Amino acid sequence: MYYFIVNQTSGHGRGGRVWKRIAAKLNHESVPHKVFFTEKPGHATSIVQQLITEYEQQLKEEAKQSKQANIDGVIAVGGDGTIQEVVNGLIDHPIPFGCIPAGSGNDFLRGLLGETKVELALERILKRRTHSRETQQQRIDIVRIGHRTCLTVVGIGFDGQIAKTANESKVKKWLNRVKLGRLCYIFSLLQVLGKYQPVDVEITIDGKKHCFSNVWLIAVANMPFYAGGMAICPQAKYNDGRLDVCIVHNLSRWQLLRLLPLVFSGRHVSKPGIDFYYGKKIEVTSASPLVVHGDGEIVGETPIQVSVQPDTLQLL
Ligand SMILES: Nc1ncnc2c1ncn2[C@@H]1O[C@H](COP(=O)(O)OP(=O)(O)OP(=O)(O)O)[C@@H](O)[C@H]1O
Repeated sequence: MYYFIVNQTSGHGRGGRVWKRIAAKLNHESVPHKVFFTEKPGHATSIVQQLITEYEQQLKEEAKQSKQANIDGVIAVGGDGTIQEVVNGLIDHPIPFGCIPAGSGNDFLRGLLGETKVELALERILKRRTHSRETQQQRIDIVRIGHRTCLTVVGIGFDGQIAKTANESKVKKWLNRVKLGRLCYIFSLLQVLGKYQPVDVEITIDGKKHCFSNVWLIAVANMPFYAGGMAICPQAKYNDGRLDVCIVHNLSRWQLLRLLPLVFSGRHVSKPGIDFYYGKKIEVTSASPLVVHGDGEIVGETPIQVSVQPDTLQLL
């Protein structure tokens, strides 16, 4: 049985429309499935936790009757926020995970498959269904921030503040309604760019301390992309057991603004003011608290510890 967790509000309503296409295909191919629709932030995690509790209960009962209960996979239909919530419910359980892109950014799928087409993602899931368990297994690294799990990029400082400003924006809902949600991020970026004060930061990577002055942002990446296709750490790989760290520092506001478009193609990497490091455990402390986002969702503020947990999430 495949369980689909659908956020109909993701991608400014795209989630609902994508699900209709998926449901038609699943019914056409007689794929056994059940669907749950999220009703509020955090709901996807509790749906998955509930599902697992019931499944474990069922396993105990069916073991007595030597039958077999089965979850063939849990599949998120939504954007990176929904994916993160589903994975947070699944983690530490050996249940395969899949996703269908229906958000506005879809950076997880972009990093995994190099593109974000709904049909391609579904085809991958359905193809794997007909393969043996062994060939189905692809495990990827995840990022841990305390008990929380992220998959793509953890952003600290400037971009954390942009995510916070955008999420709190009063016009966001209205812009979403008229399908101009991305404008909200541009407004937020310009708003934060005008006010943000870079700070001094201490970063400890696998026990080695590095000090930087006038830091705009630190990105800790398991996958290359964030913010809808910005290749902040183009070399990041989800199965190399390490995290890529990009530090942007000692730039004027104007220099930063000129650098931003280059990030989409990863051409920022060789520019002055950009440094890269690699490691398994990254600790960040700063002169004043900095906002931290993971996969675009606010996850806390500095001081913070981010680490990689290799080969953890089993993909469909
Ligand atoms: N029924 C709902 N109503 C409102 N918000 C919801 C609902 N269900 C889930 N959410 C929240 O919607 C938020 C955004 O979802 P998601 O990240 O999947 O879409 P997105 O922001 O459009 O895509 P992306 O992150 O790829 O840009 C998540 O934080 C999630 O908690």
